[in-house]
Amino acid sequence: MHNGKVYLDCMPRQEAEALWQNALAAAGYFARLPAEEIAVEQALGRVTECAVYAVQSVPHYNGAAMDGIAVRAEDTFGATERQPKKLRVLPAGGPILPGTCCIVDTGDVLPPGANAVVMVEDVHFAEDYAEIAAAAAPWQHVRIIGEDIVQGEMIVPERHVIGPADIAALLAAGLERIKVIAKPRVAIIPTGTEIVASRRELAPGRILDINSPMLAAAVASWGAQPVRRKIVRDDRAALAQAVSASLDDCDMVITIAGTSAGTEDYTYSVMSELGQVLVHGVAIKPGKPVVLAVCRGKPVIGLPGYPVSAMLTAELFVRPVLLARQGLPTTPPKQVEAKLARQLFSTIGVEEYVRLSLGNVQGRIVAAPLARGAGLISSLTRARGLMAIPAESDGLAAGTAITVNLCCPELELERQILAVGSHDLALDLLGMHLRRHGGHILSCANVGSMGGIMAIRNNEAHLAGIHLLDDETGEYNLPFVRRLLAGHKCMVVHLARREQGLLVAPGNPKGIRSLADLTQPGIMYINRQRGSGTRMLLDYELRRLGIAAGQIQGYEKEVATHMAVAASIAGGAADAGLGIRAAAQALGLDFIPIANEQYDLILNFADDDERREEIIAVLRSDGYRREVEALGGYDASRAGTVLWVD
Ligand SMILES: Nc1nc2c(c(=O)[nH]1)N[C@H]1C(S)=C(S)[C@@H](COP(=O)(O)OP(=O)(O)OC[C@H]3O[C@@H](n4cnc5c(N)ncnc54)[C@H](O)[C@@H]3O)O[C@H]1N2
Ligand code: MOO
Repeated sequence: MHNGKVYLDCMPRQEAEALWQNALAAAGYFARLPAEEIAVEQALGRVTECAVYAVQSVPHYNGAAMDGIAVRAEDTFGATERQPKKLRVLPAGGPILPGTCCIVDTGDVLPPGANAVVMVEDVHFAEDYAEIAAAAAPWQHVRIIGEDIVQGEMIVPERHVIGPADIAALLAAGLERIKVIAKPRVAIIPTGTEIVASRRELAPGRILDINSPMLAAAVASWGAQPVRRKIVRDDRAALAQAVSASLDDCDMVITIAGTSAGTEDYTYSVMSELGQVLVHGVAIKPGKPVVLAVCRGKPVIGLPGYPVSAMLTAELFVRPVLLARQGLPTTPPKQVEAKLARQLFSTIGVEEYVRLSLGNVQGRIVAAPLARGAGLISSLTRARGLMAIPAESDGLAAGTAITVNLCCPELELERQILAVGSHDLALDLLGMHLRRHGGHILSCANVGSMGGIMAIRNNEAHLAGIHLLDDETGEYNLPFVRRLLAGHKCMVVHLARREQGLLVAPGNPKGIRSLADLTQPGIMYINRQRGSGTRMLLDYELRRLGIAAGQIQGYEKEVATHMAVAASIAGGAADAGLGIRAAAQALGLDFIPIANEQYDLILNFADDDERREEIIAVLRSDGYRREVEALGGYDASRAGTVLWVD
């Protein structure tokens, strides 16, 4: 049976946000913020409830700021190299009478009567006298009471986030405990009969609860206290009970999944029973079915179940409310202007969020869109930037100037290296070495060898891995580079020779021995995408053997990487696919060698860019070559040889 609410109204994001926040403000949610008193030493990252004032001055006594002697400045007036002043040295502690001094160390209390310190380097000691050859100014080298902080002075203002130095200043100013805003307690309720809490319970159709830990970490990073609840199965009463109990002891309730229009999606109806639903459905993608409600004066939000949707809607709606609840402003993310590397389509009427790789290529910041599925958690971890395609747009052409929100404010664009082209496991190793040595971060987009050459030509990548066999000459790569990149300043360096072959299930149950066997009935092939070097190799070999594509079952089924081919075979979706030996080795598959091909890198950097030298140095290092060969099926002995420069 259906639960009634079959379609969602889609409200513009700003309107939804305003509606929810205004309702919360009207309920007094952002006023009367609860506070608590905590030890100053535990206060890192906490927000002050009110301004904090010094209860004692710093320093709280007059003290020596240097090692030397404490003197009466007036006793030293007129001292010169020729006519030094002689002062009798008294035991430590003084009091200093006219014509006397005593030895002090940095930090010692200045003895009574003294009003200056002369550094030990400027004193000549003789018997029980100290001789000084220059006059001391009154209060020189003395730390005077209150010189740093005066009693009653403000140390930190209200609504201030306590940092490490604040802790020192507060302690110095005599405070041991301070009042801070209580961390908002945020209940996180995962829902769904298919959701399990641990890997041990995983089975087909079961999904590991990765959203709760992600959201708990996110709300903690926004200053709140996450309170994780048990998984609630798809049961209306159980969900109502869990939300109601959380409203008793938390300041905000987040439910995960069950937001859309499915038969077991109860979020909307439970929230309307417990309070008022202000929004169900926002014109954003992903994240459309988000539910925004106010129940018993507290925010309750139903996040869509797909991880990317859940994280985006949490950032858009949860974060500003939690910051406001702590009296903190929402600082906008840092932005950069960039050139969009690839065309992007979008639906009119929906604001679409796209995650991006970023890098500075030949003086211009390039943004390469990552894959867009709402379930692709890897698109969150790979993203360096986020952009929103406005609701009124149906897409953006490649090359469009766009504004990108940086995913992390410390992102150093000059450290990013964008790799586009054919995927190879050796690139992941290259990334690891670059990170270890120069702190450079390699981001890879797998678009095949031809896609890589085009990206270099358009200055949209720093590096492209290619393995393209020229039909006419039988030569790898350079014929294509000469033809397509003539006049473009770039360099081609060799990476490795590697074995390509057929990946088949362990033990080769179908008895496949060669490409010709792919035409046998009952054999399902899995192909690589057009434009990839592996696909070109297959087509070249098929032509040579006189086999037509139509004779191979599964020829039209394409995936984008060697590992995806291997995974399809390991999972039983296909019987054979062309790929590198390393991919077979990684997933324990059998391998039937077909060809030995040349894998090279095109490097697209200005001549003085240190990143290019860094890459070549890694390629030439014994450590890197050894690790590549350990992947299986590689000869990396000539890695780093320069093959072509334009
Ligand atoms: N007829 C319609 N179908 C759907 C609509 C719609 O408007 N009409 N919206 C689609 C959109 S958009 C999204 S987003 C999803 C939202 O789905 P729900 O919030 O109802 O979530 P579920 O369907 O239960 O789950 C979606 C997906 O996420 C997985 N999941 C759920 N919880 C977790 C968790 N804690 N950790 C990891 N993964 C989780 C769940 O297993 C599903 O695979 O609905 C579309 N359908
Ligand atoms: O809007 Mo859903 O969030 O597409 O994935």
